[in-house]
Amino acid sequence: MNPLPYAHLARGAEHELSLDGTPLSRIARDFGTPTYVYARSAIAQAYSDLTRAFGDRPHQICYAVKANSNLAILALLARLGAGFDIVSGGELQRVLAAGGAPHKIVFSGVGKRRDEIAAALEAGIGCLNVESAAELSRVSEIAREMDRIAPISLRVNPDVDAKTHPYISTGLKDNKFGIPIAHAPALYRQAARDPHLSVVGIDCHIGSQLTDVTPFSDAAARVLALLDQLVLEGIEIKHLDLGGGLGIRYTDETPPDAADWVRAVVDIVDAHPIARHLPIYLEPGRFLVGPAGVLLTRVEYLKPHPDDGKSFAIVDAAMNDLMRPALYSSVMAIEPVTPHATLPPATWEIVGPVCETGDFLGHARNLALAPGDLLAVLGAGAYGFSMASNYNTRGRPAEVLIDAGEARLVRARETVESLWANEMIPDTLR
Ligand SMILES: Cc1ncc(COP(=O)(O)O)c(C=O)c1O
Ligand SMILES: N[C@@H](CCCC[NH3+])C(=O)O
Repeated sequence: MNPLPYAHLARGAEHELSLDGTPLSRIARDFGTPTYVYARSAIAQAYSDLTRAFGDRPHQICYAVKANSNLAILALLARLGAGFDIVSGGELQRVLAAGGAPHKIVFSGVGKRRDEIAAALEAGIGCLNVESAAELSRVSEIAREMDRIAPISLRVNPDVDAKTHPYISTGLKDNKFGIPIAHAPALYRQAARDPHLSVVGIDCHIGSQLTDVTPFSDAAARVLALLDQLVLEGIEIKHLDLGGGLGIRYTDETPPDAADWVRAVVDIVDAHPIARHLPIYLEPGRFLVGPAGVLLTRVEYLKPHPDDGKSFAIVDAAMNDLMRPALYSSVMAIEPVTPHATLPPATWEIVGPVCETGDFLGHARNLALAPGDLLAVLGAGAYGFSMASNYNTRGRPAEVLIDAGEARLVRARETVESLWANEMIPDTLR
């Protein structure tokens, strides 16, 4: 059996897989499958690892809501003291509904609508991370109309290669994100003169699932060079937001730990005479919630190839429930929940019921499988449910939080009726 990558996963009697002490077979029995299961303790641990690594150094962790926006997860992080990085008016409403503090919210994203900017200002959020000259003008206009002063950072694009999958790299000059760093001083000057804008920070985010600190510190160094220019011009900066992207282990990656990530930026920032007095903001998503979750699924059919082709294990979760493998060719570990003592392993394609050849959760997995078996896809706490869709009119999975040994339903499985609740058949078709 493979070693388990996370401490909150363990095998008990007869090697049965449990999450934070709760057997996953019990979750399947009580809540059905497919179901996302998260360990509260693992999220709290990851959060405290990061904050402890900062020690007394002023900092703010702004959890990237897109990674997992379940209200229970947001409420947990809010209680722990986290701020939030949001990218839509919908995420703003979620954070507020979960009890998040508005002044600890930063709002990123290249396409903020007018109503979203107005709602953010109305709520009193901490900072808008502005991603273009056009957005800066729009924010100023809305603040003027509302008779407010909008707190802003410019999200700069430092042109650093995050060395991750091209679809989740955001800090290269050809990516749509941020303002080319060389153009930032002119826009900062414009913002500093604008009575409806208050410059509060510099922001950057170079990509997701980084597994090396070097691009992270390179980006920090470029942000500090910009800070130097702004200081010379008398523009005051109150925080440095260095984004998220802290990678996790899915199979055999060896990502830095919390202390390494924090050291990589603190060492650079604290060597700077002005920056060392500024709070550092980070926007981790995956790091806080990814390892905490599994997607629990059941084998419906086995379809061994009669000749020498591929053999398929068809499970009840599909690309609509977990799209990372299909979208990024991500390799995520898949573990049997109740392993067989004697059945010999074989090589299986782990696929879902959706009508797409790209519908797979894992290729060529060596597993001993029988119909009805439960499997757990590991590291599924981030960008799992939050990216799920209803393709093939499939209700999205239930979500369960393991909290002090109790399994609590935090999102009910979607019913089919709820999927067409907003649809109507016009009279002409009745
Ligand atoms: C602006 C911004 N901040 C933070 C994040 C969080 O990224 P991650 O989950 O990789 O930490 C993202 C997504 O990559 C993002 O776009
Ligand atoms: N959705 C991506 C991460 C992208 C983050 C968006 N900024 C993933 O699953 O890896």
